[in-house]
Amino acid sequence: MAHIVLDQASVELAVYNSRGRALKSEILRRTVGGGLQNDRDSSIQVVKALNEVSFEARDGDRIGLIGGNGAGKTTLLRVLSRVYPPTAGRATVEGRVSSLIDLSMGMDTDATGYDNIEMRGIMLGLDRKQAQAIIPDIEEFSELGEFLSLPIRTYSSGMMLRLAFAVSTAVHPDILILDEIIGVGDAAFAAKAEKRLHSMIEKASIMFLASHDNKTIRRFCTRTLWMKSGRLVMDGTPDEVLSAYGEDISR
Ligand SMILES: Nc1ncnc2c1ncn2[C@@H]1O[C@H](COP(=O)(O)OP(=O)(O)OP(=O)(O)O)[C@@H](O)[C@H]1O
Repeated sequence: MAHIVLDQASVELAVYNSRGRALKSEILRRTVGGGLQNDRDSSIQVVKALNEVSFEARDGDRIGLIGGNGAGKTTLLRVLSRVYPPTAGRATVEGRVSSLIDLSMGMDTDATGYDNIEMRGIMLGLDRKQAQAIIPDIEEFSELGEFLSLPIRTYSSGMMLRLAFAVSTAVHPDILILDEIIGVGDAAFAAKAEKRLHSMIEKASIMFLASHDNKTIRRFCTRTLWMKSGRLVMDGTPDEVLSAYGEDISR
């Protein structure tokens, strides 16, 4: 049903034009986790946010991603979400992907809540009819009532998040991509959101979850990948990988 193969996949991201910026360049070199390097003509500074990463994921895999700030976790999730194509190597992602990393991506602030449900639904891989069919579920879950008929620029940030979360979780994917398990909205809504997320995790064939919290990784994952400076340094069970990572950061 779902299958992922990364073969020596790399992603290089341009940071800025570096000519005459020696101090900034040195500061960046020291602070970014990804390997910072110059391209061939030395005019553009690039970060190798992902560096020759290879692995395979199959049905049933619940994969945790760990690593320090700037290690490449979000970049890897964006490759799996088909937001970034690899700049070298290959990434094959088979199955419908739903990513909760860029929740409001593709939403138009001048359009109404209803129009945004349809647009975002289509972005998540539905056709127009299927996108319209998820509306009753979103009306009920988001509790936004009459606001759904108004442009979303009139929403508070909490209301916006409710809508974005409701739409992104209305479609059951084969591959589910998460960056931390975040609380959404006030306490009552957060409890409802957590329940909906857990059911989504159970139903997905493959799940990826980037987290800095060991407890979360142990609770939801059966396998863990440790990223460092854009490279995959270890792939194993949560216990063995978290223990090696713990030793590495305490050194
Ligand atoms: N849009 C971008 N443009 C340029 N460089 C970027 C961009 N996004 C990320 N990077 C760089 O790529 C590297 C990997 O970043 P990434 O966000 O994937 O790390 P991360 O492991 O998710 O970190 P964190 O735990 O802090 O979220 C970093 O060096 C970062 O500075």
